[in-house]
Amino acid sequence: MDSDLEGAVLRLDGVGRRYAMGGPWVLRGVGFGIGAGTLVRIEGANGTGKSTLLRLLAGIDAPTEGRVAGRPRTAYVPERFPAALPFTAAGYLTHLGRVHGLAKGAAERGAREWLERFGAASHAGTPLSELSKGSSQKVAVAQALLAGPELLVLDEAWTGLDAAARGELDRAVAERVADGGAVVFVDHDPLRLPGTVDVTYAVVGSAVNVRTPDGTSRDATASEGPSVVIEAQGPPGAAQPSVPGVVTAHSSQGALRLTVAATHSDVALRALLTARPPWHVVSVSVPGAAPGSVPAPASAEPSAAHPAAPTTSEVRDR
Ligand SMILES: Nc1ncnc2c1ncn2[C@@H]1O[C@H](COP(=O)(O)OP(=O)(O)OP(=O)(O)O)[C@@H](O)[C@H]1O
Repeated sequence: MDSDLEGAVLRLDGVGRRYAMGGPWVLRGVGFGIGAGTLVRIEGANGTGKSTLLRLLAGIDAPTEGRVAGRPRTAYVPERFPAALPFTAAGYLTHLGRVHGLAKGAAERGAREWLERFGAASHAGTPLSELSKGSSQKVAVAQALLAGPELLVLDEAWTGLDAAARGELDRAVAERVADGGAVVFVDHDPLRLPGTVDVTYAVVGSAVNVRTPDGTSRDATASEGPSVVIEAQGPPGAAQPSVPGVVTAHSSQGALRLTVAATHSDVALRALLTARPPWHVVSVSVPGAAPGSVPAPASAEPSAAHPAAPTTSEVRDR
């Protein structure tokens, strides 16, 4: 096993992803591991990068920077299933079972069993292109489950399933985890799989934070070290820029209060000040320290709050 994995089946290290050179970073500085036998929820507002993160975890996309260590046997249910493939439902599942390394007989048996479990046995001989959306989603889920993956990645996999099939997927996830597999999922229902999730990560800005039980979040990559609080005001209607190293983020009516790891304060300030249009940095402070010593950021090229500043400040930019 890769020594960098530190016991995880897969680990992201300094991972960043953007879709165009010079374009905005969807994810930046992301680092966390996925443990065997754990159920992991990923959450975040629309368009923040949840699917991007899942594709990186599933290995069907590669980071622009950083690395993904480890590649367990992985199966993935995408947000949109490519239903136009030239197979019947059973033919497709058998084919996928073979791709995942099952012998022909085992793949055929698995295909039958999973279609049965999801109440879609009568569609075994139906071409994928003729399946209803719900039946097509059952096939999408079955293809991921049939080879017993070590890492199962589910992007809104419950969407489109009927109640019985949703319950069956809940059971299949519990079986995978009990069997030592890791399952990572995104779902719009905050009550999906209640009480069984081991860890929740929230995509906030371009960072991925650990969501703690009290509902706050802290940077999954940041150490427990010192932090800096940045208050900024956005131009009317501006989207929150991607800011690395965010531990917690609160925004209201264009006002943003970020706690960032002190190690990331320079880069966080730069991200705000060089956003297009730029954000107005209202104050920078070190929690728990006396006012007075954090240097003010310049408006374009910030020297930034000194991460290790022994005292604090409320500093206005100019
Ligand atoms: N293949 C791609 N090419 C270019 N931009 C992309 C691509 N995939 C995603 N994006 C952009 O990356 C950002 C994050 O998208 P992503 O789908 O990962 O977010 P999400 O949190 O899963 O969204 P949703 O909640 O709507 O499913 C969006 O701005 C999106 O437009």
